[in-house]
Amino acid sequence: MRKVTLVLEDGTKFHGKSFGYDRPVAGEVVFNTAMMGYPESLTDPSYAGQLMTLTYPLVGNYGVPPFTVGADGLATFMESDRIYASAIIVADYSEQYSHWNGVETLAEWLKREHVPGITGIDTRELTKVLREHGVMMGKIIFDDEPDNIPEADYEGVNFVDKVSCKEIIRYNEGAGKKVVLVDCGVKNNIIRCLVNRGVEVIRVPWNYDYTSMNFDGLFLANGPGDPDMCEDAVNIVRRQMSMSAKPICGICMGNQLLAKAGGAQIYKLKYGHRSHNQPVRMVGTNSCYVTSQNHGYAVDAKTLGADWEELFVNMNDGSNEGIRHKVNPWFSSQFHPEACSGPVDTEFMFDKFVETLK
Ligand SMILES: NC(=O)CC[C@H](N)C(=O)O
Repeated sequence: MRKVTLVLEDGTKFHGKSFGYDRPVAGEVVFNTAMMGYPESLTDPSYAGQLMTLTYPLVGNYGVPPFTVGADGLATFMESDRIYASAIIVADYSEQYSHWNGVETLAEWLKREHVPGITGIDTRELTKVLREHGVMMGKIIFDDEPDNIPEADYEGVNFVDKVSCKEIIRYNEGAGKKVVLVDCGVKNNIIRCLVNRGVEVIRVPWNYDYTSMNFDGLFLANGPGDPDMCEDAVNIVRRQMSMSAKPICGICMGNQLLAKAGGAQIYKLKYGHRSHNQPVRMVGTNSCYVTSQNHGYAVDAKTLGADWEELFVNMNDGSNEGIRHKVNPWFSSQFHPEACSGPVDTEFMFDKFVETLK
């Protein structure tokens, strides 16, 4: 195992060892406090451009599931067809694994996909630094190699364009109600949750103009990076809203794009929400849900247009967790009702959306 140093933008250094693919890398350093779910998180396209730190200390002990493909054409156990995070940072990598579904070690997978992984890092201390300072750019460099990689950019990069599909993909063709799914970097379980509810899914590139297509509802998916890079998608949503009151639902980046289409502004959170236990409250009720999240930006609820209202708020920091239109069936969540990984308590969001199609 080669020695590595993680160097943060402010000069803070953490020393560890490489267990993944040996390659220096730069990106935005973020932390996730979930206790499991590394196969799902690594393959979540929303982590593109980021070095993912896990605070749970033991990682790798349940191995990696196989890349089998189900009848729906999607990877059965993964959220996309490859790793999108730029690297994984852990405290204590376990080469030994045991799980009914494990077929290889995390190190084998990372090496095959050319993704760096580092261990021996005090990830809880690193997380304290990120919480104090806010997320920072960082680099993983090899101690026996000169630092020859450029700084990376995160803000101002259109990551959605890098990860979105390039042409239309259909699922469950002929099933009945048709849903256009705007692929900003969609997780497989969003598609599964729609397909399992008996609708046809027409997955389109993030900047595709679907307004003249024949469909019953619009779904805006999750995706990486700064939502302000996705003006093209926002303009198309706005045009769709001006043309008809067809149902619209959004998740995470989808919440941000819907809010922007409704006139609201987005800001960057100090260190984001990435975990399985983010508490949210449904506005106007005492119903609270434990949710799975992965985002760095948030909707500034004060800037929502008069036709919109908050649907959910985060009980830790009061930030927006969802919006809805006061008249039309247009609503979205900042959290992930599809989970994968994490609690599935909010899957009712998909039920509500499919009900509104009828
Ligand atoms: N998971 C997502 O869709 C993330 C949305 C956006 N990239 C953010 O970080 O806020």
